[in-house]
Amino acid sequence: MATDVQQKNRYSNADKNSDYTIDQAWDTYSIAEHNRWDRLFECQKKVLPGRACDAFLKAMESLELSEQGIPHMGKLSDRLEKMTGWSVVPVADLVPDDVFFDHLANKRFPAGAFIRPEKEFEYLQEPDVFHDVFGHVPLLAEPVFAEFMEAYGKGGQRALKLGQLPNLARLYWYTVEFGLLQTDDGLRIYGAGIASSPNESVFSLEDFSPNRVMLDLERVMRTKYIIDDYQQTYFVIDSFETLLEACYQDFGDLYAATKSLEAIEAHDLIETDQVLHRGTLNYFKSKKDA
Ligand SMILES: C[C@H](O)[C@H](O)C1=Nc2c(nc(N)[nH]c2=O)NC1
Ligand SMILES: [Fe+3]
Repeated sequence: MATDVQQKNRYSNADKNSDYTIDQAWDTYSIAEHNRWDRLFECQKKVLPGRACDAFLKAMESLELSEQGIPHMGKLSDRLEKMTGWSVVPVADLVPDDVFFDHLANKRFPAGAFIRPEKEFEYLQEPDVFHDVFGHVPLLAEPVFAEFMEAYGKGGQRALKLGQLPNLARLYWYTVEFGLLQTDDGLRIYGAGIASSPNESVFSLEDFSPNRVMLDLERVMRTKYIIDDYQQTYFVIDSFETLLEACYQDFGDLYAATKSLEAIEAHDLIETDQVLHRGTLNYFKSKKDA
């Protein structure tokens, strides 16, 4: 997910194609960079069983993400294309919104080629190869979710024309990045921002601080979000089908409705919420007082 803080990385000066894609130059990754991927992967391999949704865990295997070192995006795309027709294209860093939506609308996921520096092992703000490939790619192997991402890309292009990007960015944030799924065995993670973060994988499901609320499109499009810490509210869907169906309605009325209504604070609950867990917000209060 884009934030305006963009540190330079070793790909930042790479030759860019008109669609901002670059050569991943896979053979230029150092042992240290591959080793950093492996340690991040080991962390998530321990924390995600019983926490990530089945589709995510299944795709980690079928996409052979467990192989040693940073994946070669070309070889990974060969496997993914056979499943849902999607591919993973290397980019140096954040791409402009219109470019991002165009890639998604054409079933290409732009993935940052750089891996986070050691000092940001636990947490970094902009999307690196671990966040983008480990966090986002598995669910692109799930046909319904993959169709949703394509629809989101097309919806994004329309939203840009209508000047409604903030609303759609909120939908992306609270689903693709920080979404939870309700299953018969309880809540499970599908958001890439959570699935690629060892600590938020636990916090999002087990901490008493955050709210957990059933997703409502209009409500989410009015809700502000936190970019530099854990989420204060997590939105829950009951199936990827629900998410996809929701996106096949005309967003025009939604945009009109949200335009006249004030934004909702990230930690607030509203009377129409279907609340699964009313958060204590203690984590955030403690941060504020700190
Ligand atoms: C548009 C979308 O909501 C968001 O602003 C963007 N995300 C990304 C982006 N670029 C990259 N590489 N990765 C993202 O996640 N550009 C824009
Ligand atoms: Fe992301």
